[in-house]
Amino acid sequence: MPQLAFDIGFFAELPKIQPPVRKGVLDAWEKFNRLSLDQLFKDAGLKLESLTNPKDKQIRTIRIDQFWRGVVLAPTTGDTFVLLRVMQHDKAIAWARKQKSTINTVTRAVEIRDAATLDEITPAYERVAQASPKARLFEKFSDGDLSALGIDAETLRQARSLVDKEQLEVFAPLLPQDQREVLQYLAEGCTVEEVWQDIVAPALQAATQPVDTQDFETAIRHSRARIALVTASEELRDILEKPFAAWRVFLHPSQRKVAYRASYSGPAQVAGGPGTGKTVVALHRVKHLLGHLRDGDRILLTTYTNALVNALRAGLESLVEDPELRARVDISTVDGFASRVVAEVPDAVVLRPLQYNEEESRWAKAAEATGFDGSAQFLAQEYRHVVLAQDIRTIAAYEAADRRGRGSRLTAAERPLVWETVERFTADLAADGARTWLQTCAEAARLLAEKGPRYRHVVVDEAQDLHPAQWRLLRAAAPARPDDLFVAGDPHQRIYDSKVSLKSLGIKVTGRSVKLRKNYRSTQEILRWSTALLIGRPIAQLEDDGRNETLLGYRSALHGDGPAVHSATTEEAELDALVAQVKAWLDAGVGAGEIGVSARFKRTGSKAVARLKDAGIPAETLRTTDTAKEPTAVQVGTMHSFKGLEFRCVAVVGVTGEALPFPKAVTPPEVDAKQHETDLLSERCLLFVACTRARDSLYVSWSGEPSPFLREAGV
Ligand SMILES: Nc1ncnc2c1ncn2[C@@H]1O[C@H](COP(=O)(O)OP(=O)(O)OP(=O)(O)O)[C@@H](O)[C@H]1O
Repeated sequence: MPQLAFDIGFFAELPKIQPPVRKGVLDAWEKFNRLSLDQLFKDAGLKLESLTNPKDKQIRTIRIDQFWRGVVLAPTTGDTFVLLRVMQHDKAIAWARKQKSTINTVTRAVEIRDAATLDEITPAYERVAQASPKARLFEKFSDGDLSALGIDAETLRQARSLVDKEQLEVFAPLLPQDQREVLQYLAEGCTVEEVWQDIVAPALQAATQPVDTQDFETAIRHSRARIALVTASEELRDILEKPFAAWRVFLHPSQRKVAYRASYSGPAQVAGGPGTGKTVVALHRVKHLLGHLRDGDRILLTTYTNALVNALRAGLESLVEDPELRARVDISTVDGFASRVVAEVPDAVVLRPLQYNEEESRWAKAAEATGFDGSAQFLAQEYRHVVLAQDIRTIAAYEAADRRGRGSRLTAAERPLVWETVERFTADLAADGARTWLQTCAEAARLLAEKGPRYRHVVVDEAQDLHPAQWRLLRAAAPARPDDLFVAGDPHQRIYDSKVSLKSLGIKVTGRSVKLRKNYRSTQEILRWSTALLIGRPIAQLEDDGRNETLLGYRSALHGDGPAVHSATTEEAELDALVAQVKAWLDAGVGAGEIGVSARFKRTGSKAVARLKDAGIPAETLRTTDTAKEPTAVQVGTMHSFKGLEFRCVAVVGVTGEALPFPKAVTPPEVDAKQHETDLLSERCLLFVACTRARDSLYVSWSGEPSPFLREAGV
């Protein structure tokens, strides 16, 4: 029976297509389902017409309505057709004539290229390359290596005509999709092996036969990253009517491979720079696990902040339709989960969670009581990074504790007094009916270790910021079995003081760790600019802090303007400029709720809200609840609170020398030299996180002296 499948290119254009035209698409789809092949080709309304002078006879057009045409891949064999684009009549015909469809002999997927334009421009580039003193872009790769990665003879000729990445960018939108990706990653500096491992291998289909380059029917089924087969009209109606979320349907092969792998023999990890779809993969993994859950089993989906919990909840709702199935997933912050565990103890005394800013004064008080003359900051860090991290409960254990990684000196003779001060601090807290969040996590981990696990699977997002006590809790939450932990995180976005190594916690992901490289959120221009903030800074891996992470090959297929930067003389002038920028975005048709304003401090954010409101622009402090409704006001928040979120347009304000790095957030080198470096890096990463929240537009401003991070990045 014939059917009409849908190409990702059609979905990308969907927001621009009006409802009556969408209805026409639905009608066409139904016709393909209803009619025989013979009837389809004869149908006068559909007009499944071949073109005059096409590059490919398999590309035809169909009539959607009086003015609109669909461009369809109509293979000469099989009965599956693919709707590639819906365009106005003349444009559709012109575009359709130029395209050519082929089957990639390595990935076995269908590829579409703009063959006419490529044929036209390649000779000119060849001439320029011959006259150029520059080496060819792909010189160091042999024809054999390129062919093994799926580059065919035509693309090879085109690739060989290029001398730099800018030229590749001109060719990229015209090239066959899988081959385009291979060339882009090689051009970014990835090795043949890396490209094979990360890009090609995930797309491979299990097949014993050599590929049949005429069998489009099979190749369409091998093209799940780009072609969707829709089986029910409700499903299609749903896609056409709701704002289309491509991530629900089209996963990159590297994403699909991680998310839908039948089973992992132990904990698994997905890493990758901002916007590479780690959260998307985590959600799809939950969907996969739900499909295999036994009676009574449950899943914990957890992350760092409440705003992210809401985003995960909304994401799961759109991915998993069945509410009963969704009800088998608990979505909460790690701290929230810990609170639930400790509250379940019979006769549990409710303890107030201590706010982070209360902690230091309490340490000072405890030190005064015991006569410890070191700083409160030292004590707070010793407690966090040694005592709680290693779950130390006795003086003997503390005296024997490994302090590697700490940059402050402490003699054996000094340890008893530090321990006495720790005991004083915890006793005073208990007497006041309070407890730090990390204490709650540590306590919950102990309880679970005694009582046994709660969940069959635990899926963790934003894993880079979790403290060892939180990891112990998550480790204890699920039995050590295949598929117990699935961890998504990016060490470049470590903005809280938790430099953890999964290896040191006994969570081994070696051989079950995958890195995503393609950014789906921001434009390449925004990425390049933001990534410069981190260049040359060693960032420890999440898996093993003895090794460093890289952003090699990290890239976006999207293009737009580079970030705008604005230097103001005073804070007032900077706020005026912010209002002007937000107005410009609104005038360009961006919704107020699609704009985010981020600052290092809450007080800067409050001023921005007030100033925007004075100018008649709806603005509010970032909402952490009720994500069911899309915001209709500009969202303003601290850089920390922007973690994991995204906006069409982002303004990062107050990026001054005094704010980034914020001196109070950076331990003085004389207290702890290593901590000093870690804190500085967190501040740098914080700016990186804020900037990488932007999809289309990024604006960065300061008054007076700009942050040295900007200067060092060449701004
Ligand atoms: N395969 C895909 N197709 C289309 N869009 C995608 C795909 N994967 C991810 N996206 C989109 O890219 C954006 C970033 O995805 P996501 O938030 O999962 O990335 P992330 O790696 O978790 O980011 P961060 O680490 O910065 O929080 C989202 O808008 C998401 O919908």
